[in-house]
Amino acid sequence: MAGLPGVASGVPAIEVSGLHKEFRGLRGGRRVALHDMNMLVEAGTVHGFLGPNGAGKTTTIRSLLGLIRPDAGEMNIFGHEVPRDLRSVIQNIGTVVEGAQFFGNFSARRNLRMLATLAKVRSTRVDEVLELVGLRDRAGDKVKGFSLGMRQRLAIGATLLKEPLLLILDEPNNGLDPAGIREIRDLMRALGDGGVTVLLSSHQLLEVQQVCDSVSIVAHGRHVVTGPVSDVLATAARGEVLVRVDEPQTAAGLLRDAGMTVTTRPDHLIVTDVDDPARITQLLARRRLYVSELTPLEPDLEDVFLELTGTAPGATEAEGELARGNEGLPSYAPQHAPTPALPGRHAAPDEPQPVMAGDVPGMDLRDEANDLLDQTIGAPPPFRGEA
Ligand SMILES: Nc1ncnc2c1ncn2[C@@H]1O[C@H](COP(=O)(O)OP(=O)(O)OP(=O)(O)O)[C@@H](O)[C@H]1O
Repeated sequence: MAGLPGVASGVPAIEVSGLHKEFRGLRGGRRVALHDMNMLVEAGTVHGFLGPNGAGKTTTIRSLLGLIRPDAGEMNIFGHEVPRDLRSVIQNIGTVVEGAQFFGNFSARRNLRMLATLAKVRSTRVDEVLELVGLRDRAGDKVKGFSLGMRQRLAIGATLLKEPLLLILDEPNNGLDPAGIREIRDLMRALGDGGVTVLLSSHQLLEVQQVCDSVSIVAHGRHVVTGPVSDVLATAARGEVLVRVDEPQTAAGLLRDAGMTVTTRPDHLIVTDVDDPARITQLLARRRLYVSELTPLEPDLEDVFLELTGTAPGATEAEGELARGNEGLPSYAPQHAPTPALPGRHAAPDEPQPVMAGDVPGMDLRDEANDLLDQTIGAPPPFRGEA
């Protein structure tokens, strides 16, 4: 937590509680994007933010960064209430906005040097960052010759210049090929190992399983489950064991007689709710049926994701319809006190209010927050052609 005055150790990097956001449709209807969204990201972890399309990931991230104003809920970043205190923490947040652009005819190093100068970052940081994002060997090459993955790493590098404690990435793998995805994955892990907290919004279950320490799964604008990846996986563990044995039909009968649940497959058996797999071998060996394979089946995040998001209650997809309540939530979903209103929203009229661009119809929602973000690093220069 060094570098963030006033933040005690043990303070979560991100806390979101009871976040609610409705968007107004063109015909006056409403679309509920967030319905009682909750999230907890411990400092120093790589946290996956996983959910199907339209689950509310981007809306949550945009709310955290002050880009849109939620209707209700509380958000804290490193213990600072946002958006009210966003200015106090924005220096410590790095985020890659979609389509970060660079001067194509300048080298990676020159692009970063310009940004470092604008942001008053020490110049030696540029080569440190190039090393961090794995571009040291390509530092002198023109950016226009970079692959999408390299550009994405450079964009992340740009945000690392100011040494953020928290990096928020919304689908950083969009449009990348498998090699690019792997590059970003390795970078995320390296940053996490270096103590940076990373919030990684993603559709890619395998990526989250491989990279993240913990995960929040969301669906229909609601939090479904949060925890260390291993714990979340354990929620789906059903003690399944794959058994390969001669005479599978006879073996299945014996195991069923012993009270086990058995599914027969063409060349093996799946035995469910097995506390001790050794019991299977013992039971079968007594009848001279010898097991050639006994493999406990680990659930993967895809199983959990499909199970949890498939059973989560759905908010409306159609404009004009309001989200339903909490009925039917899986029992492991946290129950929360009634959603508090965002502090400041009902304050006296003369009390200073956080300026939210969303307050002004037709105005670019991002003005205020982008100004804040730009102050921290300087806006990236536009991409200047392929001359
Ligand atoms: N500006 C907006 N106006 C109206 N509806 C919106 C707006 N932004 C988001 N929504 C709606 O809110 C819901 C949540 O969208 P959001 O982009 O947060 O989901 P997401 O989880 O990030 O999805 P994806 O993975 O597809 O990006 C969706 O139904 C979306 O259509």
